[in-house]
Amino acid sequence: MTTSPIIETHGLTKRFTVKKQPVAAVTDLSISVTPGELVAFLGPNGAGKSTSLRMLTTLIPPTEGTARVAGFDIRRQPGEVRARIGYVGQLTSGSFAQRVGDELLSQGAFYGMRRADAARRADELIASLGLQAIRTRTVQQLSGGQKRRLDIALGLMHAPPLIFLDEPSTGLDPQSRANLWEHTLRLREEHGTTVFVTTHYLEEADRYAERVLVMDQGRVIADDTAPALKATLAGDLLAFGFDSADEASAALPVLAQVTGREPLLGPDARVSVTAPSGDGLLPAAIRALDAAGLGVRTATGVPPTLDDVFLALTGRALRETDRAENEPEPAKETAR
Ligand SMILES: Nc1ncnc2c1ncn2[C@@H]1O[C@H](COP(=O)(O)OP(=O)(O)OP(=O)(O)O)[C@@H](O)[C@H]1O
Repeated sequence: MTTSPIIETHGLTKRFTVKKQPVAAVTDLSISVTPGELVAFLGPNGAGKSTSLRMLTTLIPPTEGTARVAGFDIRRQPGEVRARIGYVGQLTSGSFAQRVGDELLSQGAFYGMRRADAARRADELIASLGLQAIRTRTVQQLSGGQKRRLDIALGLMHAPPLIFLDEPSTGLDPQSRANLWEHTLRLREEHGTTVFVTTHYLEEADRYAERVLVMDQGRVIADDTAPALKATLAGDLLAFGFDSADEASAALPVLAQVTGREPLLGPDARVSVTAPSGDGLLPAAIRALDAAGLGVRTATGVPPTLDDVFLALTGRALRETDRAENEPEPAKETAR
């Protein structure tokens, strides 16, 4: 049985005009997402992630292209799309003076839920997002992590089959980030919700997403599972230490032969080489070096990260192109 995609886009493009110059924020986004998938949209600052999300959530119209989200056309049926999705933008939502529990009920009313249903749903979300202890606090009394969890509860109030989270963990400490992910994963397990999340954090995309879309300069430049991206686009870094610089030099052709890649001679009688599935080559490399009479003092294999994938794709490091983690967010338009 084939399942219809919950997100399907064809050539989705957004251009802005800034000082009379066109800015291509998103170019030719063509993707298909299956219900229940957890997709991470990864890319540096300004890559076009938020703009993509804002088109998919009907907040801004595309310049070109089409998209169906939750079964409806984003241009022609934006109301139908909005009724079936949750969206948590970059700025915290919530009326500051309202209590957490009341805030959830207001959101339910906004989506036309019956009060009894809204109260039941609010109880469920308060329990699964660990908000019990702060239920009667006002929004302004919450910590950053608590506010972010409330945001997610608000986005899920009407039990949407699809939720978009725009950088849900930016600005949170590592513990709150881990908690937030734990809650998001549990909600997904319990409700089968499709989660589409943008993040700057490579580790998060690597660890939690089953599919990673890498975006750069408005275009999706890779789309696969994190392990597949790493296996095909980046390699393990193998490093060997020898007793002398002469031995290290003599190891170069041996390692080139075993790995099929060009090894680099480093300082301190060290040689490194990057090779796909390199960890599997490590024993063979050590045997070949031994057979050549070269004494290997140390041998390490470091698996690639998504940053290595980005580097292989663009020649730039994702972290370098990204803004500093503590830099304040630029103000953005939000909608709920
Ligand atoms: N309203 C707007 N008017 C003009 N240009 C915009 C607007 N919104 C976004 N842009 C530009 O479009 C490009 C993509 O921005 P976008 O916010 O989508 O990137 P992003 O990947 O989400 O970045 P971040 O990680 O900072 O949120 C950038 O060059 C940005 O300056």
